[in-house]
Amino acid sequence: MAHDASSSPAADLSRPSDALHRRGLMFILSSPSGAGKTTIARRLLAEVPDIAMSVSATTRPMRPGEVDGKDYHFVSQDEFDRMVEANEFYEWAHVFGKSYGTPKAHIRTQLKAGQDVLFDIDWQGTQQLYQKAQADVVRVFILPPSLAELNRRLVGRGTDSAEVIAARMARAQAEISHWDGYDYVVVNDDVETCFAKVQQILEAERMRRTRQTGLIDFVRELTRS
Ligand SMILES: Nc1ncnc2c1ncn2[C@@H]1O[C@H](COP(=O)(O)OP(=O)(O)OP(=O)(O)O)[C@@H](O)[C@H]1O
Ligand SMILES: Nc1nc2c(ncn2[C@@H]2O[C@H](COP(=O)(O)O)[C@@H](O)[C@H]2O)c(=O)[nH]1
Repeated sequence: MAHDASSSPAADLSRPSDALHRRGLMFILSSPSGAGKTTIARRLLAEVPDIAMSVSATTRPMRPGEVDGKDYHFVSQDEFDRMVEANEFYEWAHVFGKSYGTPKAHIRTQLKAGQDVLFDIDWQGTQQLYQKAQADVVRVFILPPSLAELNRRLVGRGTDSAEVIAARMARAQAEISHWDGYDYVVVNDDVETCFAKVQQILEAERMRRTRQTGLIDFVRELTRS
């Protein structure tokens, strides 16, 4: 689906925020488990305006500290299968032996209203969203500085059993092999630096000409003699 700059009839050009109205984007963060995408996502949500999290559904158990409906919609496998059958997902995939999916609800409305939507999904989901909405999608892959550090982070997080951590470490290299399917790649050595880089990517992508739907009117008014 291609989106180009188009006129917005209701725009009040004396107000720059109206004139520069833009379409929202789908901002995807992926990484091997434990590299830090949830940490970066939480910072973006806390510090950057006009971005909302896409809350996935999953069949995996809730971790300590997670909140149903905020971190995930925690559902049974039967409920997940029903949602697949009812075509309620934008994309879904099996990850680490569990089911994960992005519910469709509200996303299109948010994008039209100029609200960005943040996705913490794996490479399979990223490919599906890119195939469906290429022009709206920005793909960012987060790399750990090393596999030893990745393991330290998974252990240090203290939310998963040794067995779960071993399974995620065993998948890490396969996950990393998808780095070249992304628009941007950032190494998360230091949280502050990584967050700043991801925020810069988001701000630059917001300025893309094709996303600024009010530009034609704005420039026409600007150059009227
Ligand atoms: N740059 C960093 N330096 C040190 N620790 C970090 C860094 N970034 C994140 N962490 C820590 O590493 C752990 C894993 O981070 P996080 O949960 O954000 O990873 P994730 O990629 O979302 O993992 P998952 O895919 O399993 O949900 C957390 O305890 C987090 O505080
Ligand atoms: N394709 C999708 N992948 C998803 C979705 N929600 C999360 N994920 C990815 O799953 C793994 C594991 O997540 P965790 O919270 O159990 O550690 C991670 O790579 C997430 O990005 C989704 O809706 N679709």
